[in-house]
Amino acid sequence: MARGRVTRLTACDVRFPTSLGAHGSDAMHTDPDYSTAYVTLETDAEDGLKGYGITFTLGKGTEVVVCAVNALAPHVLNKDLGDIVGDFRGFYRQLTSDSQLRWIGPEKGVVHLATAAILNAVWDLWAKQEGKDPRTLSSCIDFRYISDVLTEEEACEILQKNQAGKKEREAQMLTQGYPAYTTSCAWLGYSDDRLKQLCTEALKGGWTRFKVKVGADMQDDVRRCGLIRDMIGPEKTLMMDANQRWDVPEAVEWMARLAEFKPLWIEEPTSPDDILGHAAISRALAPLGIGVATGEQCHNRVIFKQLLQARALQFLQIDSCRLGSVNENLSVLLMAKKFGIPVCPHAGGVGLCELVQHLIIFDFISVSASLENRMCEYVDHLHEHFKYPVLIQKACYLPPKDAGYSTEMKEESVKKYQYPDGDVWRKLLAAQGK
Ligand SMILES: C[C@H](O)[C@@H](O)CC(=O)C(=O)O
Ligand SMILES: [Mg+2]
Repeated sequence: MARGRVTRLTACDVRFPTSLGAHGSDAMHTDPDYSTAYVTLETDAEDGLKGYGITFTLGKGTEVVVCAVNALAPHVLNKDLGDIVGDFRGFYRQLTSDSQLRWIGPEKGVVHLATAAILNAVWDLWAKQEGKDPRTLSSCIDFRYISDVLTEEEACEILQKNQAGKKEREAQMLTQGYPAYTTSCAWLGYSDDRLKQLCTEALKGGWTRFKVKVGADMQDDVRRCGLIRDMIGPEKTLMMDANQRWDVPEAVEWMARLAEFKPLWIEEPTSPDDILGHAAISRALAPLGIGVATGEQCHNRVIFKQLLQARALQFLQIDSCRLGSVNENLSVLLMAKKFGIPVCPHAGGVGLCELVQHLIIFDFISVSASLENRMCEYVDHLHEHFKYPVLIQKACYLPPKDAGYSTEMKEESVKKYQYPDGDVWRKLLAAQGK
């Protein structure tokens, strides 16, 4: 039984100055400061448990998301956790249907990132209190707008069917972990020397799958992709990420030129909203053996539904903080299963690896039951700020063993990196004369 009435919600603006080292840089986000709107939920349950929720943002955007979290807070405050999760679908709908806030969404942008932060905290708290079965899980999904491709009965059927073999898959995860790829070697702002050094270290560490940022300058891309392909050899897997830089024809031409480096996929080749554009790029690149991957900027389950219907992607990238938490991610995992498309989550940023590992390991155990063409992104930044950081072994995620959603940050990190009053920012802002 979920227990306690939510008595307090706090939202902190926590930013890490990653732009100083060009970490996280790509063709569109040249100076990202990895940041989070960090939500804490407290209850009167007197069990010492709190719920922690994050959503991933960049720098200045964080203050806007924190503001949206505070605007949504009245929907959570003074509610019993039991009532929230007892009708989680209803609660999800209430949160996403606030009749004044909905106008600045609906179910997308800042207001949806804020929804994710709050719901991630609810899931963290609930997960610390009790386990879940297939019926409970499907009752958390809002099927509105997707029932034409996935009904509640079908969702339950998929989950029920995969009860068989679940124990073996759990054991497999515990011993081998979930396969990962690294993006940490080849951010766009890194020099060639840095790229080489990081790539050498990653190869030594057993990494076999690499992602490189592309899209700003063709000659640079040819040089950097050649460099990385030479270093990793012909057998290892290479992915490319353009972060929405191109128009549709430009994406096709650019990738035709980079095809010699044998990328498995091109990620976000164009606007994340252009479903038919993605479909056209998919068709054009199929003969070159290059798939299209997207999802880290997909607003919601509706966009994923249409990407799947239009056969616009070959690799689907859920994001634990852009969609409406576990509730909406579950619906996308189940739709992907129905369409036979592998899910390879987005997991850069702050804490995305910590959260999404739960979703993708769950996907293997209970939804897809397959590792074919599947892997989860890993970036080697900022894990030290989490109380339960991810564990990587031989380029695989080992399943988290602590109860909850691995969302809790270390108190001292939140204090130090809180914007603008944390020590780190006070010093940085003073040095910039602000
Ligand atoms: C701005 C972020 O670092 C972005 O480049 C991350 C991304 O696209 C990825 O990890 O994939
Ligand atoms: Mg990306």
